[in-house]
Amino acid sequence: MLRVAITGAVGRMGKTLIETVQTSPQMVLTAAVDRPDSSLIGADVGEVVGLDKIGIQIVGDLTQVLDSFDVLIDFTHPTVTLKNIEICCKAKKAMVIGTTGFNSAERGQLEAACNTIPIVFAANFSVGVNLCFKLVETAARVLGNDVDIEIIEAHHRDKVDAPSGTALRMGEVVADALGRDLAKVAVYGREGQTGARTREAIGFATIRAGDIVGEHTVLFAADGERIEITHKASSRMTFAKGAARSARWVVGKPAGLYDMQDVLGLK
Ligand SMILES: NC(=O)C1=CN([C@@H]2O[C@H](COP(=O)(O)OP(=O)(O)OC[C@H]3O[C@@H](n4cnc5c(N)ncnc54)[C@H](OP(=O)(O)O)[C@@H]3O)[C@@H](O)[C@H]2O)C=CC1
Ligand SMILES: O=C(O)C1=N[C@H](C(=O)O)C[C@H](O)C1
Repeated sequence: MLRVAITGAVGRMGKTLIETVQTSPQMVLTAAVDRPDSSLIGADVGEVVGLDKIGIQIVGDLTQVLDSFDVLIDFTHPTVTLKNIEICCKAKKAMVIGTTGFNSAERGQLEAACNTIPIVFAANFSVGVNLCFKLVETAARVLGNDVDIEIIEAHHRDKVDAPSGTALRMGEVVADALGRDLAKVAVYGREGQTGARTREAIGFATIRAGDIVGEHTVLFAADGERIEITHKASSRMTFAKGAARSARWVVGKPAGLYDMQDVLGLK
């Protein structure tokens, strides 16, 4: 039985991950961590997330439960994830990371940790989105420089980073396929006298509203026709199932940086 710890346990993804792990016959939740000053520290995590009591109390410090798990699933915040990476490196524990919003220095720290432990890191754990990455790559290669490419994403009102990690990954896939440097060609939102767009630009537009789980469109617009590749998530369960699958896959792998494409065998 794979022993799983979850950080951000009472967050939107944490709750969904706990339900997913608890209903998986190959996995058992053995630790649940949330912020140290949470009023829920000490409470039974099953009850807190709306299931029956499961006998696992929420703790505020990952180091207290280090002996209890084989793999940590972390969907929190970049600063929290980086602290957890440090702890997991010392204890040689595998990780699955879904947190988005890392800046380039933070991303460098995450990548450095992969010399010590195996980490599956993906901006999106849905199988459908990972298929879309492939479709987007193919579309970019076929349509090449004859189209304008824009990426539109929509999420719930409480999302704290923009553009979404998935939108940025889609931008990287397009840029790589076309030999462009995303840092040079990305345009994040437009306002005022912007001038005409260049062909090379990869535009990003962000919507934050209501309870939208996550929607992404890559638009390839030519003169006379356009192609739109769209993914719409209607439940966080799709991300949680992918993360649980990644947790089963990563334990026992050599130290390294992996993503959902590795887990799905799409590389
Ligand atoms: N890769 C993927 O497939 C997906 C990625 N995500 C990403 O996952 C991340 C989390 O999203 P979501 O669940 O919606 O966010 P939430 O804010 O709902 O959850 C984050 C949780 O982490 C808790 N937390 C804060 N500080 C600590 C700490 N020091 N130790 C442990 N836990 C802490 C928060 O507590 P508090 O609220 O009190 O601060 C909260 O419970 C985001 O970066 C999001 O973009 C989301 C969905 C899918
Ligand atoms: O914060 C979210 O909710 C999500 N975040 C991820 C992202 O930033 O791409 C994945 C998913 O779209 C939901």
